[in-house]
Amino acid sequence: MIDFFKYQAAGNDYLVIDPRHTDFAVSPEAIRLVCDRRRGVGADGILYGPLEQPRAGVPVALSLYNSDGSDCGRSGNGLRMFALHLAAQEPGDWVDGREFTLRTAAGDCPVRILDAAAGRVQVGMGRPSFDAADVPLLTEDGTPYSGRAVRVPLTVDGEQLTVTCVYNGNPHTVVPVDQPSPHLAGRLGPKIARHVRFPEATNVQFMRMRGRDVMELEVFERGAGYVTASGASACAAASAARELGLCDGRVEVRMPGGSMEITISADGWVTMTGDAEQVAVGSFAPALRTRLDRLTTARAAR
Ligand SMILES: N[C@H](CCC[C@H](N)C(=O)O)C(=O)O
Repeated sequence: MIDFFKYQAAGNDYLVIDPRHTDFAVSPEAIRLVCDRRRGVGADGILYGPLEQPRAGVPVALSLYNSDGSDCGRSGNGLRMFALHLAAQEPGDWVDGREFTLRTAAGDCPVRILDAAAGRVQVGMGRPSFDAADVPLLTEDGTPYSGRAVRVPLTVDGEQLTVTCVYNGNPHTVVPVDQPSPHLAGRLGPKIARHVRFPEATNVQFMRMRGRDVMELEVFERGAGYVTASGASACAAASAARELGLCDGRVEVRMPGGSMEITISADGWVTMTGDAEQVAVGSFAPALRTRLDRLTTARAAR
C-alpha cells in the first residue's frame, strides 16, 4: 500500500493521497493528524485524488485540503504537483506535453507539463474577480461591502492598511508594503486572515514591486499559516498589482522558497508557471494507522 506521495514546490508541501493506492478515509481529523509535522507525516495540505480513474479527454477531479482540515478551493502549487503525479502514474501522450484539465471544487484548470523531468508545469488559473461579494468582504458594520474590493481601508489592531482583495478560487487579500518579511507576515497575517470582515477567512499576501516585472511576496494562508510560497497567492498578488497599475502582463513573483512566473492576458486570464518535485513515497506505520482507524471509528460513532 502506498499511503502518500509527498511533493514540494518552493517549500510549500502537499501529500498526494491516491485512493487507488490506499484506503485512507478522508475526514478533517485524519487530515490534521497526517499533516501534523510532529505526530504525523507533515504537510501544508492534502491533494486527494484522482476521484475517478483518469481517461484521456475527461477532466481529472481531485479534492484539496489545508493542513487544518478545511477545504482549500484551489492550490496553484498543489495543481502542479498533482499534474506531475498523473504524469508519473498515467504516462501517456495525453499527459506528457499536452494540455489536460484538473477539476477542483472551485472550477476547472487547464494544465500543461512543460518538462516532466525538471518538474516544470504551467497552470491556467482563470480570470480572478475583484468583486467584494465573491471574496467575500464585509464593511466595518458587518454588512456586505458593495462593489470592487480595490484599495479598501482595513483597520487591523488599530493599524490602518489599504488592501486589495481578489477571489481566484480562493479568497486573497493583498497588502502592498515597504518591506515584506516573515516577521510582518507572522505578525499581521493571522489577524487579517481571521478578520471579522472576511467571513470565509482569507489568504494574505504582503507584496513589494521591484520595478514593474519583479515582485517580492510573503504569504500567510488561511488553513495552513505561514508558507514559504503559494501559487494561488502569487497569481492573486500579480492580478492585484496589475489592477493597481504596478505591473504589466508578466511578473516574476519571488517568495522565500522560490519563484514563479505569472502572466496576465489583456482580458485578465492568469497563467502560472513553476516547478514542483516529488520528495517521498511512503506508507503509514502501524501506530499512525491505528490512530487513524480510531479517528474513523470515533467519527462513525458520532
Ligand atoms: N490555504 C489556501 C489555499 C492554498 C493554496 C496554496 N498553497 C497554493 O499554492 O496555491 C486556501 O484555503 O485558500
